[in-house]
Amino acid sequence: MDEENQRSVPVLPWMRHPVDVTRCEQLSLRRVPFLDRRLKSALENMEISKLFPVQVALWQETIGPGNFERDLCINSPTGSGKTLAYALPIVQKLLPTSTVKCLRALVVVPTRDLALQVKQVFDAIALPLGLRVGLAVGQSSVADEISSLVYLPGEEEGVDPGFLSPFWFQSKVDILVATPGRLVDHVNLSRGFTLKHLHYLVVDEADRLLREDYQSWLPTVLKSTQSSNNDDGGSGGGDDVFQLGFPYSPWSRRTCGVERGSKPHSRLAKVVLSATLTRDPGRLVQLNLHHPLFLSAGKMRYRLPENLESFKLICERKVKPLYLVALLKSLGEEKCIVFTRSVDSTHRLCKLMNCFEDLQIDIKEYSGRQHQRVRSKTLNEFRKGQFQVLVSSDAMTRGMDVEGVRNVINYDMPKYIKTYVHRAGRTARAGQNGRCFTLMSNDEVGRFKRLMKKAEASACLEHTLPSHLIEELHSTYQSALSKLKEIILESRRKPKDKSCQ
Ligand SMILES: Nc1ncnc2c1ncn2[C@@H]1O[C@H](COP(=O)(O)OP(=O)(O)OP(=O)(O)O)[C@@H](O)[C@H]1O
Repeated sequence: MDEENQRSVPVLPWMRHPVDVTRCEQLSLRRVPFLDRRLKSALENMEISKLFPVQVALWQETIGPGNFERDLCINSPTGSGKTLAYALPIVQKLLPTSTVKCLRALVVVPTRDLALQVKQVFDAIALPLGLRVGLAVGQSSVADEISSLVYLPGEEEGVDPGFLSPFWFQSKVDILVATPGRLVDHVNLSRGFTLKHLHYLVVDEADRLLREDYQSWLPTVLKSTQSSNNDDGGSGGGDDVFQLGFPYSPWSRRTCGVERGSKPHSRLAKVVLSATLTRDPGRLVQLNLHHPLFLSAGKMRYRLPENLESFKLICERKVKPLYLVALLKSLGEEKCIVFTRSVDSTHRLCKLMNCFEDLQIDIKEYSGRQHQRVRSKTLNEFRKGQFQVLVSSDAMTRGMDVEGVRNVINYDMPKYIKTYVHRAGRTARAGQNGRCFTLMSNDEVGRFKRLMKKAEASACLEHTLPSHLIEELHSTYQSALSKLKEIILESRRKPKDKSCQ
């Protein structure tokens, strides 16, 4: 059963009283304590002038008085800036870098496109500071990929190629962004790849990553980091930091209760995030969290972005494509993502839309049935504004950040509120305005209402389309259906023809 529908899920004690992220104010960069000057200018180059609340909260728990002494679990809405929230303190903590590079921070995300996006954020702030970021996502062969991550024996000038030394398997990167499957490949197969020096582990889109096994990636990673996974005489300094004080301080200082030992390296610190973080003890326990601290925006697990407007659009099932076209026309040239229930529906709908004559809206498909190369190309074109409407299935869109998406359309109503949150969250990001329309038939209205009740800030109005727009489209819709029928028949005939030859 989905966790959402379980009536009485036991909640772990540390999850019962979260730190409320919404109590944090945005903070201008010049007021962020201890922010490295080079990091500040990297942020300014990204046109970032202040930190968002979740970023302030994490800074406080990592660089501020919290000093990374507890593992952190964050539940914060889509588009609230979670990527920078963990990237910033990690980059600051990895400074100053020693002369010998080793892999000290690992970020695991569920999809390749998301990994590329996260790497870009790290690149923007880490490269100017001399830190290197790698990618392990299976874009190339294991052998090619490892050569971008590790100096192999003989690769460096002057090194005897026959002489193997652990030093010559030196890492080329300080930070690695990876998808779980390829990460496990490297752990198991790649000589010279090690997680032994890891200080920071980030699990982004955690509920998705913990739900699926992906070759037992989590136990594999935790086992590989074991030698650094003990408490130690960490950097301490919490007292000094606290005495210097934060300009905002919604919370009193917590005692951390971290044991100290004699290991020369610090405990593996974990940061676990999602916009819909799981509360399932069975899943969270796999992470082996150390004295975890729960940070959450608002009281409910599901919360929609502040500037999102939700609308329902009621129509009969058989004319849904017509209503979708009418809606897209009424939205003018605004960038939209249309979600369907499956990869097959995505494909069919996209085909049908392209059969509408005089539509003058460029529409492309993005789904798990496509080759990764095609998908990434489509996403890049959508980012650059080369076409206006992306029709997508759910699996691929978690965490995707595409500038300028003003509308999300649920062509098929989502089954779970979690799905609604992630779909709707492709718009109204970073405080921008956005709208989410859900198409439904009359008999689905009750279910939709019940679904939306599960989320905070989920008021939903009915949206109606001008009747003349609907009328005008009827005949075009009929010819689009006939055209699509022909295309399907043609494609079915083709293999038969071949066998007759
Ligand atoms: N401090 C900031 N100032 C301005 N823009 C920011 C700031 N922090 C992040 N952003 C922008 O906000 C957008 C959303 O950030 P991000 O992708 O990290 O959100 P998220 O919380 O991870 O969302 P999701 O849950 O959907 O993955 C990005 O375009 C990012 O560049």
